[in-house]
Amino acid sequence: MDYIMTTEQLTKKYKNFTSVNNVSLHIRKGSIYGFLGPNGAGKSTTMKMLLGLTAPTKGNFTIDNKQFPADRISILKEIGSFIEAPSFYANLTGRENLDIIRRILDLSKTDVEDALDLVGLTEFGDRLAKKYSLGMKQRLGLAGALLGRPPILILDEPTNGLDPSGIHEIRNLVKSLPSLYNCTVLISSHMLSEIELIADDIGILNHGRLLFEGSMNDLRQYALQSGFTADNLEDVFLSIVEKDNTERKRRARL
Ligand SMILES: Nc1ncnc2c1ncn2[C@@H]1O[C@H](COP(=O)(O)OP(=O)(O)OP(=O)(O)O)[C@@H](O)[C@H]1O
Repeated sequence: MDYIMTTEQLTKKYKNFTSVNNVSLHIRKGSIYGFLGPNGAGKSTTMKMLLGLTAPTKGNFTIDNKQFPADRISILKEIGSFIEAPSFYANLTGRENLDIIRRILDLSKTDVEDALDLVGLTEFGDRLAKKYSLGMKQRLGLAGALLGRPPILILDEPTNGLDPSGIHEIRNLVKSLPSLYNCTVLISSHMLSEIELIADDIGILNHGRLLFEGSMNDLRQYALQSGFTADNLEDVFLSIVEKDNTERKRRARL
């Protein structure tokens, strides 16, 4: 299998609390990988480790045949990211905000126009960021991630706080990206309904542990074998998490 990103027993501990626990991910080149888990599961922490924003306590990862930590800088050059709510200079336009990132990344001016175009913000590029709606701010954040068309995108809950039509819009945009320019997307969410429409593969995280990894079809198969219907995967997700929580409580009592 042609994986562009793999992690091996990636672990993050804060004092005696384990936020990410021996997570081994396998992300296929050109795929959309949905990273799913309830609040506090460890999705952001995992993504921050992949972006070099926090150091793993244990484990390592490989991105495009480059190994962390030795190739840290060249890994970062290949990743566009959207982590938490991106912040912008409110009194600068969308275009000016992107231009600041563009200069830091040493890209060309045309990359700003390309990114605005990819997210459908070209006609609003000269509007001040503070006048953007929430959906437009999220799109501007995505445009920042897309500057220079990086081969890998790491998107942490890019639909957070959006209304249903905003969610639909961002979902369609993300879904179109691998075919638009051949990138790979790792996208997190706490809602399966958001992920199942766009992801090829899925990893389910709970309390820092990876409980399931496979294709959406694997998950449908798993659903049928476990007595669920294949068209109600949200229930399967919740039951996988619930089962793990019950097991954790049982172990804690022993
Ligand atoms: N700097 C930190 N110090 C201590 N604990 C932390 C720190 N950062 C994260 N955690 C804890 O690690 C766990 C995982 O947090 P994380 O933000 O990765 O989860 P998440 O799956 O992204 O959740 P959400 O969907 O709510 O963003 C949480 O219990 C969180 O409180």
